[in-house]
Amino acid sequence: MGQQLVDEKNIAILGAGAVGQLIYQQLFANGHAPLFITRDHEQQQHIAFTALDGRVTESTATLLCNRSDPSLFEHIQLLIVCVKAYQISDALKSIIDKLPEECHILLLHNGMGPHLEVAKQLRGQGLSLGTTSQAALKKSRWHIAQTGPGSTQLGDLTGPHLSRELKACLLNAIPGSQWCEPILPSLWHKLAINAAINPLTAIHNCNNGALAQAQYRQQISDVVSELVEVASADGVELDKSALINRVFEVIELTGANYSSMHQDIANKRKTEIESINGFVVQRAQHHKLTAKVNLSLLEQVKNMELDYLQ
Ligand SMILES: NC(=O)C1=CN([C@@H]2O[C@H](COP(=O)(O)OP(=O)(O)OC[C@H]3O[C@@H](n4cnc5c(N)ncnc54)[C@H](OP(=O)(O)O)[C@@H]3O)[C@@H](O)[C@H]2O)C=CC1
Ligand SMILES: CC(C)(CO)C(=O)C(=O)O
Repeated sequence: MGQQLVDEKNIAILGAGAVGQLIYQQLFANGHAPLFITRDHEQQQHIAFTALDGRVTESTATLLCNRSDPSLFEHIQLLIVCVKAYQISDALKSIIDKLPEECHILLLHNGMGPHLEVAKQLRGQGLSLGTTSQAALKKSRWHIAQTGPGSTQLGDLTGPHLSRELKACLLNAIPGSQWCEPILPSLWHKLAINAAINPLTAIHNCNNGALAQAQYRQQISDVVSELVEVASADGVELDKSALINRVFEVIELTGANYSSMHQDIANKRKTEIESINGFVVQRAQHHKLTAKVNLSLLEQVKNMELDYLQ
């Protein structure tokens, strides 16, 4: 039976895809009713969710179009941005002028970099960043299934901090979530995992588990070593051998999975390579360092994209 709640917390989710709908469902299960901000709809939408235990629940969500009247945005206190890394800047540009100054913005995506651009777009709003290893899949436009549990790290980056009330609301709703201060080391940590696994699985057309073979060991170690050096120049110290071990642990734990980048290439979609290995290369250039192995993976994946993207 569909249900609808009135949410006095005024949380909105920009990006009603797999992760956006997963976070919606987790907040909804905790008594909140976030709005979805979409490009082309303003309506009530019937949505369905298959949980990890296979149980299906249904509810009715409210959609707000990004072109709607500014008055409809003025009560939003927290905007959770769940679009792909390369969609963030445009997605936010379309609504930033309508958001109240006290609205807090949380970016939740793979890769790094968009926060540097977003920080310039803000008009006094606080900015937080997050990363999640929970997994979700779209079964259809408005039906998602959670396909894996995972942990979620969130934390303030710039401007006013997220209020205690909204922080508690997120941490209570998202299983395995924690507030991290500072947040950037957690993002670099996840970036290392994605920088090592995602492009190699896309280039060699294999699942994550295949990267446990000896032939990939040196390249994986080089990707992580370069990233650790660049992170250090950016002021974030990471433990290189612990990180390399963690990459191989994730390869083992997610062995049967095909990485998101492998799936993007297989389905002829734009990948997030620019915000993964591309970010390492960009920060290396900024610090006058070299990141040859990351650069080579970036170029190979961009060449693969060229086959189908104009
Ligand atoms: N899926 C997963 O299991 C996981 C994903 N992630 C990361 O989370 C991020 C989001 O991934 P995911 O949810 O899978 O991606 P999806 O493509 O499923 O969702 C993105 C959504 O954002 C919408 N969108 C894009 N641009 C705009 C815009 N300008 N205004 C409004 N809506 C917009 C898209 O709409 P449309 O479809 O119309 O383009 C789509 O519904 C990525 O960085 C991904 O790597 C992290 C962990 C797990
Ligand atoms: C951890 C990993 C590599 C799991 O597949 C992932 O996050 C992705 O595919 O983007």
